[in-house]
Amino acid sequence: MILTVDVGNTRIKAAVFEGDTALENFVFEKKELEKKIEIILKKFPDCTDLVAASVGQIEKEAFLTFENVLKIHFLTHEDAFPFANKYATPKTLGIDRMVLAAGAVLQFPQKNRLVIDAGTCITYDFIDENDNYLGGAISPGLRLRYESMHNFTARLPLLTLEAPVSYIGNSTTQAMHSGVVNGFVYEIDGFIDEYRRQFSNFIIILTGGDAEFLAKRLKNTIFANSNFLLESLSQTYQYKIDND
Ligand SMILES: Nc1ncnc2c1ncn2[C@@H]1O[C@H](COP(=O)(O)OP(=O)(O)O)[C@@H](O)[C@H]1O
Ligand SMILES: CC(C)(COP(=O)(O)O)[C@@H](O)C(=O)NCCC(=O)O
Ligand SMILES: [K+]
Repeated sequence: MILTVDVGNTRIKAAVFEGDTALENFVFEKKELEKKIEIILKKFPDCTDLVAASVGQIEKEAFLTFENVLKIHFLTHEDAFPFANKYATPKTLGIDRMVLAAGAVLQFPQKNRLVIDAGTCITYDFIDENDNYLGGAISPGLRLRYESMHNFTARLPLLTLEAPVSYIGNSTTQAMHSGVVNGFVYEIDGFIDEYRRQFSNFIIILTGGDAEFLAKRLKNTIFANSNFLLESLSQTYQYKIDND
């Protein structure tokens, strides 16, 4: 049994895996890390390994208190990944994006793949059928759009996500919901259309905290898999063990 931990910029997601099956999922804040892991391990005492990837402000040291009960693996760029990294700055590529790309390659062999992770930021990652990681895009996520409009203006309120009533927002709040949500949806559909012009065939994986909200609003039909990063962590770890 392995415990996978994904430290994002907004929150931490974790899951216990038995083979390929996620037995239970957990979501918590950075400050709760130690306490939550203790609770998870009490509930799943058969966990033997912990595999973590972090793009947030949590480093390997945070997990070392559990070293005497679990084998800890904190993924880094030095690990084995099942693709050729063609990013011009491979060392600055987010470890979460590397794990997503690894999961896409391992779950969908010999296909062009586009991974869209709608988290704090939206990340787009393209891995071609020859397993070359080509790159993609980074843009502000849904909540970040609401927060940055509030933080960088004098008059815009801080709103929480709401589906807009119409494209033509008839009030400040409706205009903001229209701008954030419709802008978000148009951006993603626009990126997908652009990739289609370049690659006739590819599969799309949509994940992240806003994936489900998004999936039903896109012109392109895509199924959301909110668990894709955690699944990919488990598979990347297995790949590392097999290739060590
Ligand atoms: N309880 C929640 N707390 C924070 N964000 C949430 C919550 N539920 C849904 N979200 C949405 O999830 C997005 C963050 O996604 P997530 O995948 O958790 O980010 P990250 O992996 O970067 O930490 C935000 O844009 C927000 O709209
Ligand atoms: C782009 C990100 C901030 C996304 O983080 P997230 O939204 O998953 O919290 C993260 O992948 C990151 O810090 N990347 C480093 C830059 C890069 O990937 O090129
Ligand atoms: K992301």
